Amino acid sequence: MAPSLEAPQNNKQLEGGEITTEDISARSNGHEMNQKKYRVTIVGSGNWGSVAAKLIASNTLKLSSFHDEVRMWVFEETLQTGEKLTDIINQTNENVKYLPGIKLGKNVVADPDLERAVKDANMLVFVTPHQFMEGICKRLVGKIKGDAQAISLIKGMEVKMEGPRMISSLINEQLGVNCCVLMGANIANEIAVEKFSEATIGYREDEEVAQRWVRLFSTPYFLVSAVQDVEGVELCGTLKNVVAIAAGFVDGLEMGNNTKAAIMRIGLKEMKAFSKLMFPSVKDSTFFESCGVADLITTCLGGRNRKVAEAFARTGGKRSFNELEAELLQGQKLQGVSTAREVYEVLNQRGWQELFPLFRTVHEICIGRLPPSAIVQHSGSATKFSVAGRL
Ligand SMILES: NC(=O)c1ccc[n+]([C@@H]2O[C@H](COP(=O)([O-])OP(=O)(O)OC[C@H]3O[C@@H](n4cnc5c(N)ncnc54)[C@H](O)[C@@H]3O)[C@@H](O)[C@H]2O)c1
Ligand SMILES: O=P(O)(O)OC[C@H](O)CO
Repeated sequence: MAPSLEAPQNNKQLEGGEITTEDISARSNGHEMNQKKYRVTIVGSGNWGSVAAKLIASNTLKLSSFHDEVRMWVFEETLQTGEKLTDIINQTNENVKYLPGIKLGKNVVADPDLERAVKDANMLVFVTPHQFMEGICKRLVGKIKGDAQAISLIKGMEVKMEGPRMISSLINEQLGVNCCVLMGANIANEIAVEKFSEATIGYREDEEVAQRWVRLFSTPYFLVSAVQDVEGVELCGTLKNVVAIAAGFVDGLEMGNNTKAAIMRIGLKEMKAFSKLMFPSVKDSTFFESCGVADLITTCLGGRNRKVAEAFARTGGKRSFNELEAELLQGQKLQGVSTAREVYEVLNQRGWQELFPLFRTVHEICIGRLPPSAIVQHSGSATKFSVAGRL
């Protein structure tokens, strides 16, 4: 049973320099203590989910419009010691499996019961590997509060016969909640030790809600800005994982920095072209935010997708991604291989195969149809014919 945290006497600051409409109305009515307070639940507790918990928990303690307690749903696991992961997190304040050595904040409460974890929350943060979200949403239908707002930190999409659907749309359509996204150059382990980075929130219409999310996540070492382009931000975060796989192949083949830079450039062009074909409303400027070029760079230099793809290329494709993922990531999950397959399905469905040689080739290498070296031969046609560049 997950413990419950009583909020201590509230002497938190009203939100300092960034006064919200909610604060102004509370102050002018002379009852600051009666302003609406938001309750946050994080759905997910992997590497990034745990860092998100740390960021948020440090802010809910400080900001008057949030309850102190941050509930974190944990996909329950039994550790090698025989103990439950949830119990250990609550005893030690540390996610010993996915973020060892980092204190999350005493106001983080791990909860293995999904329905109980979300039932009182009006700010829901979704941060699981994307392949689990359909099942999670099914379990949550009718279980969340009517006034809930959501944000997705999940880099991925799903593809069905009817076509592709972004994870924020899945959440929005299945649960009937407005869903923003947060993406950026955010390797979780670096943010966990408070190294400076930036992130981008994408929102649809309600800027006030977006600014509430900005306040919930921002710290002096984690600078967050908001742009009105949900699809652009989410597609940047999603598609960069495919380019990261390509960058890993280049590293595994020891092709050097120029080749890797070329792959990143071609990848960025395909990301932009694909995003705009899917959603013509996507803004060019989004690709210059943290979620765009910055995330592409960090993921191609230091991400998990790159790391496992490098190992795959070094074995000449003889060991599977599943095997390498299990060996190298200890329970953490890759998004790039499944996203490459999902993008490939979209290319097939829409007849776009010729337009995206890099995306297409990444998938064909992942499934063993082509050798890792094909990444340069095939993606090179993007330079030769400048296909994605014409879009
Ligand atoms: N780790 C990063 O640096 C980072 C940074 C930015 C964004 N992201 C994105 O955040 C999302 C979550 O990644 P992460 O790094 O927090 O997770 P992770 O890869 O570290 O961990 C995997 C998680 O999946 C859970 N899980 C395993 N089986 C499950 C099941 N059947 N149902 C539900 N959950 C299950 C595990 O308990 C664990 O919490 C991904 O979309 C990822 O791309 C990750
Ligand atoms: O480790 P990766 O490859 O999943 O990338 C992590 C983050 O998405 C980088 O922003």
